[in-house]
Amino acid sequence: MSEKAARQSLVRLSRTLFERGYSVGSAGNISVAIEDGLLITPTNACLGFLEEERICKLDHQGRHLSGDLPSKEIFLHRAFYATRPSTGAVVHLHSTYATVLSCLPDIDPENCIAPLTPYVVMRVGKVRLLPYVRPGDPAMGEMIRELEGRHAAVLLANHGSVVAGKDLESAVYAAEELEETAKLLFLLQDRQPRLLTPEQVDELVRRNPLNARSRTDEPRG
Ligand SMILES: O=C(CO)COP(=O)(O)O
Ligand SMILES: [Zn+2]
Repeated sequence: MSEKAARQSLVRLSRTLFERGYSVGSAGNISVAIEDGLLITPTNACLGFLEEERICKLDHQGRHLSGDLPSKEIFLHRAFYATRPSTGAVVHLHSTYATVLSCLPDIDPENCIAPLTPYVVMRVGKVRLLPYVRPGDPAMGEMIRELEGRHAAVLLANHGSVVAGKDLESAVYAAEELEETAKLLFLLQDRQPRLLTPEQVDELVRRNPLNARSRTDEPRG
């Protein structure tokens, strides 16, 4: 994808996320890999009103090339690209239900989105909960690097979700799927829902190459 096309997609997909309530105010940030570096939403920008020419461009070393200053979560984004070579885009949102789950004290930090439906297994994989640090703390990048690329998606405690995908569309779809599943889990929380069995999860993982590395390393159960 050309840089021009990447800028256009970033503006268009960010706007649809904002318009559908996946982000409010200036919350959230999105990056996309391009040939000579990275495009990332500027800090304090509203995802609903990005301007193509103001999107921040960084080189492969993280040096600022053009546009506004990068999102303060640049450490987190760069950690995904560094540890998961298949990453073409990263989406961070404060979407409502993912954030609700991230605030609950009793969720399993190793597997905080239960395998409720096939699509969350296929698109998102096993989700880790990372401990709270303040937004923009470089420690977040370190925590993601420590996962060594095993997870395409994480929840940040009391904060929101981060999802990496092979391209911008995949990362956005996965972020939407994660949010939808968090909503279903919240709605079902007192009902002890039937989850997919380990065999059903394995079948989906085997047939679906998306995020294959994370699933092979840490099959869901
Ligand atoms: O979500 C955010 C911080 O976690 C938004 O930060 P930025 O405006 O710097 O991208
Ligand atoms: Zn945030």
